[in-house]
Amino acid sequence: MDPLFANLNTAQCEAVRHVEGPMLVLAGPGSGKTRVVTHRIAHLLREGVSPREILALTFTNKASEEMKLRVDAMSPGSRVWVSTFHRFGARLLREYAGFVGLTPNFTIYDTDDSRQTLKRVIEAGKIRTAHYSPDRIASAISAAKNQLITAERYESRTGSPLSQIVAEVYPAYQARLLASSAVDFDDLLLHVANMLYQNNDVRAELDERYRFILVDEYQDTNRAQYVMLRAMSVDHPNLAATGDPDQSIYGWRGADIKNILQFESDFPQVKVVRLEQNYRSSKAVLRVADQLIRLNMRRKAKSLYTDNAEGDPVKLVQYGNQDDEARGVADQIAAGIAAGRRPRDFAVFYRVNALSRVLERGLREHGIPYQMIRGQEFYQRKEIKDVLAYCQLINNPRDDQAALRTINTPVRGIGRKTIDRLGEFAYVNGISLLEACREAVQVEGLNARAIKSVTQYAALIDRLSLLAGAALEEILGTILTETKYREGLQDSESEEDLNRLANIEELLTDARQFDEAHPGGGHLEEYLENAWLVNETDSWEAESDKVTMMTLHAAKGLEFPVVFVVAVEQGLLPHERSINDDEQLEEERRLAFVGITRAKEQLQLSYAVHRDFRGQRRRTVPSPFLLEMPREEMELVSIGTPGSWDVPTDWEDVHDLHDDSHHFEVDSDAADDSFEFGANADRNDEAGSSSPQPASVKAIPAAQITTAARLAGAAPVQPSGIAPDAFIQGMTVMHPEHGPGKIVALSGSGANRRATVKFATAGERRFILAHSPLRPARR
Ligand SMILES: Nc1ncnc2c1ncn2[C@@H]1O[C@H](COP(=O)(O)OP(=O)(O)OP(=O)(O)O)[C@@H](O)[C@H]1O
Ligand SMILES: [Mg+2]
Repeated sequence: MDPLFANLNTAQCEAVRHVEGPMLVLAGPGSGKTRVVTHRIAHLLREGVSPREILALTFTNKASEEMKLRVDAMSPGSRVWVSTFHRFGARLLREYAGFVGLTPNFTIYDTDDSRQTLKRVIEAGKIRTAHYSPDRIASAISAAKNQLITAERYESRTGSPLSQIVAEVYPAYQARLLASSAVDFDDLLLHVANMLYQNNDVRAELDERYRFILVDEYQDTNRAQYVMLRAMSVDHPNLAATGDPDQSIYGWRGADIKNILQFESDFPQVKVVRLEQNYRSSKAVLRVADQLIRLNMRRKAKSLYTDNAEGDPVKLVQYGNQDDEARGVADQIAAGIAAGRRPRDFAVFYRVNALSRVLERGLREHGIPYQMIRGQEFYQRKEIKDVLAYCQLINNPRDDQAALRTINTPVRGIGRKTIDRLGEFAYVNGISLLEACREAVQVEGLNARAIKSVTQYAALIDRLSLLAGAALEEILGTILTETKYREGLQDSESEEDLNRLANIEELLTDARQFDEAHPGGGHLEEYLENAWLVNETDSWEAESDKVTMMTLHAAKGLEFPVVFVVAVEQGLLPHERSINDDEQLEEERRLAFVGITRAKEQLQLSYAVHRDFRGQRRRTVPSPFLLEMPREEMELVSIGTPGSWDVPTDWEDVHDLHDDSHHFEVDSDAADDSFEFGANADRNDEAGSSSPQPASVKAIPAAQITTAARLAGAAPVQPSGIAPDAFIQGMTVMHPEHGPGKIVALSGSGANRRATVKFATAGERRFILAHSPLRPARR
């Protein structure tokens, strides 16, 4: 039999054989959608389509690499272009930069750089932002961009103070980005979509170039992506989308589920293929998933069956607290390995990254190898950003953000005032900050010393720029020595600086590997682009024999024989911010559905009755989603709690719980790490005491859980027991969740002694020391 079709069922074959015209493959999880995409590419090639005419788009680097490997295995050396939307956007923009007012060497700002730019714009324009934080304003701009509303077209709405601020900030921000020849992530799509929309010649050219476009996970496209795809599918409407509306989980990032639901009306001549056989999961897993997702109103019902075995019942476990949960999960993984499974057969999913720490400990105690998939932390580190900012400036001398970052790092005596004057001079004369530095003598109000330092800085950058075409390792090495960055760290005795040095060495290793893969030099921009466009899942190694730990969002598209979903609790899954919004609640349900449907053979869902989280102990409320599952066919277990199974039994109770649930501090534009329990002692008054936790959950009728939760939630958490007066200003302290921080302010004494601590990631927080888990960091 033809190997291309040997491992496909009839419906899959039909989709793979399709050549001309639009196609929508609408199917549930594990039904082979991704397999259809790769096989169809191989088929198109075999039908004589040129690899250059094929464009396959996905959402993560990992997914596109995986797809590339598969295609390559079937059609060796074909070099089909498989990319993420953002990489594709970047590539088109470099080609057509002039159309949108950029230079081809533009910089891509990460969230941090764009935020800094936004703050500068607000400051420079003296724009009054009322109580709206830069993050809030940035989210609003991002939402507008995802809706394809440009700065020129943005209109404030009466009655919306935020929109009025945005109407002022957005154009200024956009102008600043363009002046620096820089884009933010959203721009990568917005600029391209706009260009295609406004320029029919370019549109027709690209439509012709990419005659066959395939998109996996189409349910997660936003408006800009939709417009890009539509524009390139007019003359050659060979757009093939595969997706599952039930797995749309990026609404918070602007994904529009309508794109997939309306595909058929967009392309009336579309061929629709439904895949109904699931090859991934056991019958037991699939039934639980199906029962849950049925409760979403905004969906198209689909049928999905499997010929796989019935399998073990899905486990629903109640643990006493998060340590029991972590231990329980680790014990089961250890037992599984002892019984012959491999560590890589297991995955543990959670809603937010902050939940992973305790789980990690559990696995470590058993000596089980694991890989924890966390964001783009490496490239976010200060030292890495510092060094790469020099590279950015070499690549794009107009990049003011990079100039600001490097001008006095390492310290060369250029103060804030000098920088402000340079900035103003640059602004007035319409030149870059670097250019202003070159012209320092002409800048008013700079003294001789400042002029000298600034001129030397400009000369340094000019010298470094001569290296632009060299190999990466040489560029980085020269930056480190010429700027004395490395020297500064080597001379320091602090632990932190030694760490930084180690990270810099890692960067050099990274650069060396890049050079090996890209011989001959001249690839600086490509290297930077890789760093700018990293994804959360980039570091995930599918082949290595380790347990995988990741967020539910990161788990999309993957599969594992054994899956644990932990902390299935109200406020976490569903996330607190979704609770009063039906649409968002449905998205959370889809997220749970995505997690469940990753499991092939065994699945455990769990929650802890008490959870210490970010320094607070809370009595939790089980997720309403647990209620919605067919619990009569699941295995219910209670571990570490004197009471027995305690999930409330009907919706009424859950609604009670909703109304009264905890209030969390939520950062609305981050999906994963945004979860935060509220300010310290705000519930003490209600509780009236720090009464002990109820010993048995069973004793509390479901409807009263909220009251109990409040009581329990009010109990102060594990204070470190360090005498409050032992803390001093400037001291580095450790917080169990926020990590190291510095005491920036102190007041009061004894039981009233309060400290303001500045954390690297969590920002500034206030603590009553007598109740806080803070301890002095070991030097
Ligand atoms: N016809 C088939 N015969 C045997 N196995 C198959 C077949 N089709 C797909 N599979 C296997 O089923 C699993 C799920 O396939 P795939 O990942 O393509 O599904 P999907 O629909 O993309 O899932 P998701 O919605 O989770 O992304 C994979 O292990 C795949 O190799
Ligand atoms: Mg898939």
